[in-house]
Amino acid sequence: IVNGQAFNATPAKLLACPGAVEVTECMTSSQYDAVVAAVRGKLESLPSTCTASDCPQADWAGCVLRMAGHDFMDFANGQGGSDACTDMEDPENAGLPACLASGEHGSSLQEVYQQFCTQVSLADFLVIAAEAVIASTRARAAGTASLDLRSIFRFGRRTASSCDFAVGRLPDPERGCTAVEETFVTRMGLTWTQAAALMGVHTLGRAQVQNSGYHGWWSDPENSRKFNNNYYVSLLAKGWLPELAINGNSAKNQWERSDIGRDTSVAGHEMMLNTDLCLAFSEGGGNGGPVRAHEHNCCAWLSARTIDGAVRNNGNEYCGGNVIRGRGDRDQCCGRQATRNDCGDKDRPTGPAAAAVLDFAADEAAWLRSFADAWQIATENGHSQLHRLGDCGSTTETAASSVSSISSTPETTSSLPTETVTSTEWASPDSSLSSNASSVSGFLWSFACLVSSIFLRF
Ligand code: HEM
Repeated sequence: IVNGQAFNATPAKLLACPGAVEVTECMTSSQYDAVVAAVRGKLESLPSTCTASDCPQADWAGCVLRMAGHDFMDFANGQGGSDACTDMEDPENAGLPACLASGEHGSSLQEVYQQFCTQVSLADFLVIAAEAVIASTRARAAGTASLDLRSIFRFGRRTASSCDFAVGRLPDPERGCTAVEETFVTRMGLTWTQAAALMGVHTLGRAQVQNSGYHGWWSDPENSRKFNNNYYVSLLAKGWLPELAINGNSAKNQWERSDIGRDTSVAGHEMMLNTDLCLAFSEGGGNGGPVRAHEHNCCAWLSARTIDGAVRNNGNEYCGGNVIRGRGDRDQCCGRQATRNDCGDKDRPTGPAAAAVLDFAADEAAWLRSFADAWQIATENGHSQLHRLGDCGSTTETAASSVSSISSTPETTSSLPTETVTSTEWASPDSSLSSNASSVSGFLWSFACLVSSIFLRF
């Protein structure tokens, strides 16, 4: 039970807020920044320790981002998307109530949401919260390429209190690229390149048996709290073998690191799901197609010359050691005892998004550009009336599911608002139930909206 609600209730029920708005009426850049700062404050106040078994900031950031991803992955035929409604009984959502409300490492989004919930819809809030953890963990990554999700953010998502249609829509990792295609390409309208770009979020956080039944980090623990392209670098510059029946459960199969650099005492248990590895690897023959651990007993590895960009971005480490071109490279990547079967051609990966994975591992800026495209489509699918920050009072109509390009203009100032938003419209609806913090932020919010609407008018 969380906030008097069953653990599997929808996010809108788990995150209690008297007077919560269903739709955000107005949001300026500084208001967006206020939400981001509050979420970042929560994340960055957690211990910054990171060991092979414990990394609180990675867990919290991962949970918040997974929440947003699982919210938009239920989009189909104009229904669902980023509406703050998910089927919380789906085992793929296990663990999410922690960072939402009950507390992950003692911290939850609930306290932040309560400061803004009478002005910002939960549907918008969960997207901004995810963008906040991306911004914080990107800053930690110290990469030179920039990612500016604020400049493309649009508010106006409507929170849904029920979504029975979402049942069974989350992709099952066991199904590999069949599930990726179904969810991202067919339902959400992404290209394979954009699907692969979105999957790079798995650099953050990890899988835990008590949640999903899977186990391990996609990157080493230190990288798992940095929003960088290490997911692609790991996928290509390390070797992978099937790991069947995780924790004795034959329905849960994944890939585990197999090369000579594997050291669980330092890097924890490094793994990939079928839905990750299949992007780059497929195996020919009778059982062909993108790889699945329980069907393809093969080693996923590539020759050093095929992945020189990934190796360069891996501190010149290839399968845990020096670059070997020629004999011995397979043993270095797969181990001597491994099956002699390779997951496809070591010089020519043929997974459905292989070219994108190679590109993203070599060029972080290319990944971030595709990621921003994919993120905007994913978070806007299903919403037809969205507004740029500061565009309060005018409506920007979009065919949300067919957004294909992104404007880099931070705020729309060319279209004047058709109505003025007054401060009374922004008063906290029930001050006896709201916290002091929420009243203060409500007042500041109202003031900012008033100033913004006056500014836009003149
Ligand atoms: C085919 C699509 C996907 C599949 C099959 C998948 C599957 C999974 C699984 C099994 C876990 C482990 C959860 C746990 O044990 O706690 C996980 C974690 C995670 N997923 Fe995905 N995922 C997919 C797409 C996405 C997307 C689109 C996002 C966000 C944009 C996302 C974000 C995350 C994050 C950040 C974690 C780490 C969670 C944590 O540390 O608590 N995933 N995913």
